[in-house]
Amino acid sequence: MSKVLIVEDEGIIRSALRRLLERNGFQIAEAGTVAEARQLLAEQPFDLIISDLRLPGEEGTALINQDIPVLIMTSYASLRSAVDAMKQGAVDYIAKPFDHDEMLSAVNHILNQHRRQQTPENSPSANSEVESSADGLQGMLGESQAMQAVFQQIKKIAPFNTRVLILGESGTGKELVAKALHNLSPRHKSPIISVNCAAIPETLIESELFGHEKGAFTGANTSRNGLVEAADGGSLFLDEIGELPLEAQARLLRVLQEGEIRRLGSVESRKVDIRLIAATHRNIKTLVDQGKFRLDLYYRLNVIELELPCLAEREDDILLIAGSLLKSCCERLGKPTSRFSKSAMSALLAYSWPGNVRELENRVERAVILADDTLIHAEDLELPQAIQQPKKANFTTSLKTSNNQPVTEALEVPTADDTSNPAHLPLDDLSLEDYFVRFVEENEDQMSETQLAKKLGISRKCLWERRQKLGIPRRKTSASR
Ligand SMILES: Nc1ncnc2c1ncn2[C@@H]1O[C@H](COP(=O)(O)OP(=O)(O)OP(=O)(O)O)[C@@H](O)[C@H]1O
Repeated sequence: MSKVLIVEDEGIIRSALRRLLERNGFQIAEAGTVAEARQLLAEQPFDLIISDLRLPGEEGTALINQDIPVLIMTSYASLRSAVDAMKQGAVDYIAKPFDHDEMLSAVNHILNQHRRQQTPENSPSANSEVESSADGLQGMLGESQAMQAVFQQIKKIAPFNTRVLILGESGTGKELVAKALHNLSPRHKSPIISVNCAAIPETLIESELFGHEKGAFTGANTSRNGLVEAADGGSLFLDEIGELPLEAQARLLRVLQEGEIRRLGSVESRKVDIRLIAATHRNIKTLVDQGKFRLDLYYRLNVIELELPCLAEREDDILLIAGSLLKSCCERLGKPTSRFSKSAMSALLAYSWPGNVRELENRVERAVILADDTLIHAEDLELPQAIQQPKKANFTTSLKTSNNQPVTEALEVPTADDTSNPAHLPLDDLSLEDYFVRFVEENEDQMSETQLAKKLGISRKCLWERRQKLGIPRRKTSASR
């Protein structure tokens, strides 16, 4: 079972994080300051430290060392310091408020990677002992033709400074691809700065990215550099670039055209040398047609386009990845090595995986925790019947986006006998956004965010992002979490 040390001075956040991680099989110790953390570290071994950046006394970065990976938590206001933390050797940072899935995904990813680095001979294997074919690619697995082609492309593209636009549904591995492109490039010794454009409030995004001078806007009490400058010499990964507001797009375009950055409120420009990698799960050409994304920026970004296939399209990889996840999950949770039964394997192959690899990770982990013995059965995976392929096909053909484009995204349709389905919803006439808004509004008081996300067949992170985008933030009174 992996041991995690949480270093956070705010009791509420600390205990919420403790509960989340304990529920997911981690063993937890807590500290409120760096000094307390050092004491615990001297007494017992840990696999991971999750530390707030700003703590009373020394900052969380004081805990960064060679042996134990450190995940830094930070608020948006101190994102730049988090970037500095990365430069000092933190393995990753996560912005508060974070989503549960996001935190678990970051923790699992760091632990899996660290474990692989410690024991490189232990490459992941499925029941059938299939070996990873993707060395040097951030632990990405894939034997399917489609993923082999992606790996070849990454290796070809990585050494050059070329901009890359990564496309693919949520959870298909876009961030892993971006990191692999950076790590296999001559820039690998400099940091890769990852920014989720959908998660930073619209009012802050320009100053976060481009920095600002003192007095540039109300509240700008000091001048600050932005994340683009922080990525100087390395790579800048702009995730969910489709959500970037138009003003920020114009500024980004200037950076790409001129190789220079001008902070908000400044008349001076500075040279920056970044490699830009962008990603989106949206159809960016549609955004261009709708006037939401600049065509000139699209052309600048899209020097090379890399499209990741969704998991359901790469059947060959489902069992391979599931097997690898099962093995690492059992190791992490300190459980005896488990195997999938035949029924579980058939169920894994039959399911449509709307949340892609991230969903597979979550379901395998839950199954390992809940299974009664070392054989994982189909029931342990709790795959919703309603999202099996045939029903999904019916629904997706009846949905349209707000500009009448066919929807390619898979959503679970609550069935007719499902009490949570508002019976009066004329599904055929609703756009995807309308459907989403109405379903959330009519059910959020009775359902937790996790239940809502499950019903909609999307991740909690995706639910959160769509709530922001569609202007329906979570109500304080809703049955949250
Ligand atoms: N081919 C793969 N092999 C092993 N693990 C993978 C693979 N692809 C994705 N994963 C894992 O799935 C999870 C989701 O991957 P990632 O965050 O890169 O997806 P994404 O497309 O960027 O998602 P989003 O658009 O929601 O940010 C991560 O924990 C990652 O380690």
